Amino acid sequence: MTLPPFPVEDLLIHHPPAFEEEWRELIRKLMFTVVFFVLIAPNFIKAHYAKKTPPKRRDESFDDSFESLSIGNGKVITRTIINGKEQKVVAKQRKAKKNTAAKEKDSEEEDDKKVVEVPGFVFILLNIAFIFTIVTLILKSPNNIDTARRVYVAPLLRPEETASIIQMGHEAAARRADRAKKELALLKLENDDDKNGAAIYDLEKILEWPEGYKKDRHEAYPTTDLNVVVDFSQEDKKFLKKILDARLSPILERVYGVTRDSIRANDIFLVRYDGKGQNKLTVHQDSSHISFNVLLNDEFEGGGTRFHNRYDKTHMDAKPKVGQVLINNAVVHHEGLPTTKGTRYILVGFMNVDVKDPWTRERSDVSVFSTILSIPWLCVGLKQALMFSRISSNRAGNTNQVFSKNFYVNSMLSQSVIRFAEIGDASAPHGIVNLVDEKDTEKFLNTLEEYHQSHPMKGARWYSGQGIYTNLDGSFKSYWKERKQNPDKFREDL
Ligand SMILES: O=C(O)CCC(=O)C(=O)O
Ligand SMILES: [Fe+2]
Repeated sequence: MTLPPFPVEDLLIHHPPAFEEEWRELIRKLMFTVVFFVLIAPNFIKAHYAKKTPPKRRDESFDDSFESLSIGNGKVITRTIINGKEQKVVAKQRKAKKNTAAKEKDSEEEDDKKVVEVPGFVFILLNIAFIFTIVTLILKSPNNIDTARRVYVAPLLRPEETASIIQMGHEAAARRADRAKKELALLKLENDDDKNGAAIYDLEKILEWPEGYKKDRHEAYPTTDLNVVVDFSQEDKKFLKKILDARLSPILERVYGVTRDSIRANDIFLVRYDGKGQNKLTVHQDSSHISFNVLLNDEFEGGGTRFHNRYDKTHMDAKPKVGQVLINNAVVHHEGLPTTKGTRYILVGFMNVDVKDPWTRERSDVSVFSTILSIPWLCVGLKQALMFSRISSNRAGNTNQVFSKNFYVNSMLSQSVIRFAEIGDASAPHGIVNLVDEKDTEKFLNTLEEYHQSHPMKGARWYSGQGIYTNLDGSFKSYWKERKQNPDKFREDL
């Protein structure tokens, strides 16, 4: 895998690992570990025990022995005792000599074999040490240390851009409210509550304060929000995409060591917290690999994002400046702290790293260390497997069954998700890391933009991959009816 150059490396005050070199180093260490534990250590142990074990004394009464007696005419009579029974063989002298030599050799080799007696527990310990070393090397690799539990802070938007995005949200909410009012009026005219009751309930929900915003997305942890793909205008999405391509793609590449063409947003949404409405989000982890969260304004009190460690129960709060983005591995437990006064706006994105492109099914260049050997991403994979397992269990006879309906398989998967998350929390240092000095914000953004203009590159998939589940074979299923109703909204080429 080759990552493109990061044009603002010299503006970083914290340098994430140089992944390609780190991975080569890790492969070298893993190879040395295998050679050491499979070839070197067992031979040392044998040599050690060979010295310690005294040569075995032969049992005189029940042992194989032989003696030769020359009887002239170039012939020899050989008397052999095998397990106490005497056998006599008459043979030509030369042959007999050969027989004698061969038997002496056999008997020496047998002695050698018998001499090295290594107690069984030594090899058990060796195997445990082998597995422990491999696991420790992987756990302490950059994907499980630097990128797993750290929250990175970087500049992303200029103040006027943050204000524009809030305005785009207001306009999108007003469009939704208008539509909802019209549809509601038509449904009410029909005067058929049995048929239209559910639809009327949904439309009235849209018209509740704050008007036009969604209040019931993200089932378990609903936020008051708008989805960029379906609710923003194509023009606004074009504006946003340019920023994300030029600025966020390279930051994500640099921090997570994955190329931008493997990154796919499965949701990008504008969230609002109001002192007198939905003002917080309780502790959760996101359903993706990587999350970003940009603060769009500061006319509020309270707020901020709290990140938790499940293992030692500590936490830390991120209070970014307007326009700064927080990026973190989605598996880190976090919450939106209560906004006590005013309105707090943030733009949030959930992103996946696809090992296979869901459309072409081609393998992306993602290193195995950033996928199954990275605990946070392994957790996401296990969660996905669990979800498939449950989907399969729900629909009897489902031909797409990926995992088992079996209760034990489901329990094992859900336990693994929890335990791996705890191992991740226990093994990696947590922290909030500022990537760029505030005074260099303009320079950082300008340089990224200039580089993007002079080296145009396809960005990540910001819109086309939203609202889908990828299957283990790389194919995908959609879970948003909007995808089918408005395929145009999911286009990347705006
Ligand atoms: O309010 C915040 O800063 C957290 C938002 C969040 O975690 C989410 O929307 O998933
Ligand atoms: Fe979240």
